Amino acid sequence: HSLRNMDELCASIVRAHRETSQYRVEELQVLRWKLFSREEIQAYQIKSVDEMWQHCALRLTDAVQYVVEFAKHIPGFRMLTQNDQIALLKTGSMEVVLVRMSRFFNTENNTVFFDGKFARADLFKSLACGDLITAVFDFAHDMCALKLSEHQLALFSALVLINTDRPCLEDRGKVQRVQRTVELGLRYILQRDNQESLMHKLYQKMAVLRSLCSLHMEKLRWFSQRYPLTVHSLFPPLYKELFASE
Ligand SMILES: CCS(=O)(=O)c1ccc(CC(=O)Nc2ccc(-c3ccc(CC(C)C)c(C#N)c3)c(C(F)(F)F)c2)cc1
Repeated sequence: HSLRNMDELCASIVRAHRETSQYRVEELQVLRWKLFSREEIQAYQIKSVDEMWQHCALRLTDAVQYVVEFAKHIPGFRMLTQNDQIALLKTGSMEVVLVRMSRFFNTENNTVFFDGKFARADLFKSLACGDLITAVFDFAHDMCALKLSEHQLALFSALVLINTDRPCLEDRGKVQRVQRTVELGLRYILQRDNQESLMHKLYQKMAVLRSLCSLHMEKLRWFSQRYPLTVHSLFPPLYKELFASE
């Protein structure tokens, strides 16, 4: 890969990241202190388990749709087989949502952007998934501590998505070539920023993401056993397609 190609690759992934982010960081900077009132928090907390799950599934699906668009703009992603594209999105889209979510985390009051304002973890009490929410908030907090630039975050998001150790890939070789290119792009950006030491930290974050997403799937299996009709008839089709069908 000549340097020029590297620049072009990174530029196209950063552009894709920018164009498929529902909110830009600067937009949310002004919202940082827009917190839910006590009454609004109580309104969430008195929701039933299935109501709150349905609400969050809708919010997550909105965010996932932007990640699907992002994936389509990653050079090489569209050359993969349809099934491989779906397989990567099934496991990677939630991970990229959580990476992006970390940009909208306020470490001063431990709040994350949700439903238009910034929410603390206790807002999600009625989900009965305290351990998952705590893990999501801890992840967002730890990602903030890395202070990634938007460029670094864009390349990291692409690498999270193009991940060959996903099960049941048809053409692993092809996915490996795309993954290696994206990995070179991330290393190139980190070298340019003189922050190569971030690479191993980002690999550690990928391991945390994987455990977070398997916890999400485990909770979803528990929930869909208890509320099969809610999942079947009230959850967004994309959420079911990506997270509920084995
Ligand atoms: C990704 C595109 S973007 O423009 O960067 C963007 C676009 C929109 C947003 C706002 C946003 O949707 N935040 C939000 C959504 C859902 C959830 C959430 C809710 C519940 C659960 C538990 C599970 C049982 C369903 C999980 C999990 N796992 C995640 C959260 C937060 F994690 F905080 F709880 C925040 C943020 C960035």
